[in-house]
Amino acid sequence: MTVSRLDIASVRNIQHATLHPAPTLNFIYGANASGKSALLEAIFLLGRARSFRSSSIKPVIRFSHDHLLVTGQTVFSGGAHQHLGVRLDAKSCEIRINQHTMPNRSSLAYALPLQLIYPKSYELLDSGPQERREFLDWGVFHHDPAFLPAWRNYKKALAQRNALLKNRQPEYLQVWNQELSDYGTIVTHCRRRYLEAFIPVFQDIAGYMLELPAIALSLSSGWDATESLLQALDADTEKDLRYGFTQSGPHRADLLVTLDRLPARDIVSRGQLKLLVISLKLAQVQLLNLHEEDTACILFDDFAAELDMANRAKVLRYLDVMHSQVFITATSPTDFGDLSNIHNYKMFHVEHGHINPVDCST
Ligand SMILES: Nc1ncnc2c1ncn2[C@@H]1O[C@H](COP(=O)(O)OP(=O)(O)OP(=O)(O)O)[C@@H](O)[C@H]1O
Repeated sequence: MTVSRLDIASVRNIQHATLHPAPTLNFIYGANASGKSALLEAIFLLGRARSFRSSSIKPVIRFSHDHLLVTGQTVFSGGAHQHLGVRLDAKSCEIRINQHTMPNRSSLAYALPLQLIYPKSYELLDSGPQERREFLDWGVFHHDPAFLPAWRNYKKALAQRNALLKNRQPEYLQVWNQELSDYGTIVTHCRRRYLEAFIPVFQDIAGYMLELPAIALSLSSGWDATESLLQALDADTEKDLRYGFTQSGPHRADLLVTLDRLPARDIVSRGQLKLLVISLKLAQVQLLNLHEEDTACILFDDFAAELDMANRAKVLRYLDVMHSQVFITATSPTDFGDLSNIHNYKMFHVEHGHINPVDCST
């Protein structure tokens, strides 16, 4: 899946822009505050109908405008086209795929899978388990159609059980324990199956990116794995009533990243940590490439930050052979390094919210 045309209106400092990106690498450069991240944000809006920088949409809409609009055409590997559109204002969100209004964001996420790598991504291993669960679940969502309905039902059941715990109504807990256990077990199976497929792909990329002994990945399921989820929920009843929320289950799961049985974050350097996160993110896209005809589009913001030239070249070589569409930003074209061996790329210059193609033929 590649974006062949993009129309942006009123996203941050981009008033209007039309882009015809390359199906391969797209290099975007411009001074600080020129609008490079705003461009990636617009593409992200087209695939998720939300921003990756602001939790509310208001700051994303151009000052003194009341809505933003991003539309685009994507092309499947077989040549078929798809039209996507997202219109957002402070109160509403309208999503259209091929002229049909869609009721939820997940249809958009399937229509345009996006993998985002930006400065905050490098906090993946330092931050709490929620970020790692979200990382893992992005892959599970695209890998296994059983995941999303089970996860939605699980979260509904969890909200019901937590409400009972808060209201101290233990007599109804049993029903919700069963629901949680049924859906939670499916969610965990999906995650485990995904991780099994993911690990060899990740090892391959990490072996290329990092000069480190093998990095191990494992899933901590979110409850004592020696018992079933139902047993854990039953056993936790008293504790859960005391705290007023459910303490065991896949909503507490974590992806463990270890090196020689120690948390990788305690061992690796900043640069290695960055390459490790990049390897995890690219492995998800690579796995999608292996199983789906149409792959994800990669948004890579602030490419040069904290990576030396040799590592940038290494990452770029990998991106070049991935057969994915990539949008990659930096403040200067020289930050991308030597592009003489990279073919069929496009370059864009961003200045005060204006996006102009750069002729790289000479
Ligand atoms: N709602 C808005 N309306 C208009 N302009 C905005 C709005 N929100 C942010 N801006 C401005 O848009 C500009 C683009 O910011 P953006 O973060 O995209 O820049 P950037 O090129 O990625 O910069 P950097 O290299 O510093 O990360 C900034 O000048 C910012 O102040």
